[in-house]
Amino acid sequence: MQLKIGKAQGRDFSIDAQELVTGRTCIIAQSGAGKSWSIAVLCETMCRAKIGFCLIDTEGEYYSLKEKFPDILWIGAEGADADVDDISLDYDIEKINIKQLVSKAVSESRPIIFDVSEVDMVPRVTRLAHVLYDVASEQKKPYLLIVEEADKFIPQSRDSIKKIEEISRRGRKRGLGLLVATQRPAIVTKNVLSQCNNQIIGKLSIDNDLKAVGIFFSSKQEVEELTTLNPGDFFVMGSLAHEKTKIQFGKRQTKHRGVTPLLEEREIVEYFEEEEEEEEEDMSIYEDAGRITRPDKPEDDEEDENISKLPEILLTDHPEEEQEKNDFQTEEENPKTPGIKEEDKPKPKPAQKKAARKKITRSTTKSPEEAVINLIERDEAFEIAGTKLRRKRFGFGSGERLISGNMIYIPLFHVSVKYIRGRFRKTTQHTSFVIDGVKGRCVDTAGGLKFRPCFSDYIGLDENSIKVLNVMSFSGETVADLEGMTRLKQSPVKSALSRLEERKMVTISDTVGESDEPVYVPLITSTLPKLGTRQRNFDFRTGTLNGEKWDINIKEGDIRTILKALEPTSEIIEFRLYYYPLFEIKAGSDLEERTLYIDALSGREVIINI
Ligand SMILES: Nc1ncnc2c1ncn2[C@@H]1O[C@H](COP(=O)(O)OP(=O)(O)OP(=O)(O)O)[C@@H](O)[C@H]1O
Repeated sequence: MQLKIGKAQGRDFSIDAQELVTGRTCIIAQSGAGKSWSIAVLCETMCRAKIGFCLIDTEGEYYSLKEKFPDILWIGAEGADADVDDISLDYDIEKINIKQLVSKAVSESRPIIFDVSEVDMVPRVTRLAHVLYDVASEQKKPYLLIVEEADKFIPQSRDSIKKIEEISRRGRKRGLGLLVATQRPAIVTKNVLSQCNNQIIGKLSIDNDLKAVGIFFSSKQEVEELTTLNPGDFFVMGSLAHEKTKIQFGKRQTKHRGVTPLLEEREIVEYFEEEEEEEEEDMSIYEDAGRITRPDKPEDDEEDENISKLPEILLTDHPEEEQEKNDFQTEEENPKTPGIKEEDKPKPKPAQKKAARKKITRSTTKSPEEAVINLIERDEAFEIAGTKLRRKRFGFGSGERLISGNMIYIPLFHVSVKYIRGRFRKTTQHTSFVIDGVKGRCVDTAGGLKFRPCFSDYIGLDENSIKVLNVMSFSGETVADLEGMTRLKQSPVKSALSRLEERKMVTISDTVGESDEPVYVPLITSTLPKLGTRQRNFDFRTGTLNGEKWDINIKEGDIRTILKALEPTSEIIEFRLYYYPLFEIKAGSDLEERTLYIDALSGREVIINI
């Protein structure tokens, strides 16, 4: 029997029903890539073909299948259906005789939705796996166990439900097939993944996950293609199809409950006056304009090795290797500026650094706050950190080992701004960007957090001081130069300079002319970016923060003042706080201790300098 599940190159695409129901299949794709949708399509197709299955529903999102297929038995905790119209729970998970029910369902090929979204999942699923295995051994009828979010139940690093592993090895002979779905193949036990002779693989981006599915592809190029897939696009491989095929899963017959809540629609450009057009540059807020030319830290694109034993990682001495950047180290962000010798360049005074250090505090949250949900688990972060240490990139002596690893959240603000642009034809433009709430640096969230100085040096200054500081260069300017550059009058320039001098942000480096006009140079390294039109979305899945976090030092008013100095018409229309998870991994030897930060979504190392 063939089951039609979607389209490949415009044509209907079907898979082998026998292989799906009694074989071992994995569905792998990152969040939002269409796993739940695809599983629902498979379930709808099986319902139509009267094939029995039991779906472990961790999010309470599959009950809608009952809209069209009332035969399905929905088992869950009472209350799980509180906000569901027309569809009601069939059995209370706390009260059922699971053996009896499963036995009946298998014998009648009736589908079950085993909704564990409201209960302690692992014990329930362990019991279910035992019961299913026993029933299958007795009845030997084709029946499929579907495990959503398999990393919760059969993780690589912690205790995996052994019965599910057994089903993957010995279920087929009993007619009991297994379909496991995960967004994190790197952390699902290889005991099961290696048993999957069928694979349905969609979009992936995390390096470790791409590596984990590499075994199913014949070239690196094919694996790379996974990063470009759209939601609903999957490669179907193994015995399900004649050959590896890229497909788009078909439409659902029932409502999809796993939809992402959508942002409100916003108008992006409104035209004010239809007059002469002005040439506009599309400079992004991320494109630094002047003084600073610091390149991004190169990404660590070396291959990660697999390390199974942690944290016992010992290093040898490598004193010649680069020492890790110290926290609060601002000099190293200082680029080599053309036209000024390194030794002539004024250095920030230690007092400045001390002041900054005092501000950085952390606390443990008490009230519910919005936090991005981590994709990397602690053990995996340890593994990544261990690999880095083993490569001796941070070597500072033998006997170094991983000491601790905890999740810590960094506050990030998603800032949306509107402003008016154009001298003749005025248009309202929008731009949005992400800054960190500790120092006010611009943050790039794609593929692991990266920070740029951006607003950080300008926080807490008044508008005129910001204007003056922003136009200054290391070759130095007189008051008259600054008047011209900022279009401010002499007295506001002078008072701005004296405030900046007080804060040790500018200094006099020389004098010129007969009247010994002072020449001012900045003591900070970065200039502000230009306002652009690029919009940075912040579309991560969020939940409630629960753990340690850095305290917020940045206020909306600080950013508003800077934006006004950059562009007087600018207006902040959103200033939304999110907490972003990192793993703080401490490593050390008897002599020294150091901290590595691992992005809890991408698994990349983050140079945070807080
Ligand atoms: N085959 C498809 N056809 C049309 N839209 C799709 C398809 N697959 C996915 N989508 C769209 O992508 C969205 C995300 O899909 P889905 O909820 O299945 O992702 P997911 O991988 O299960 O994510 P998560 O792991 O976060 O639950 C859906 O709400 C739907 O809008």
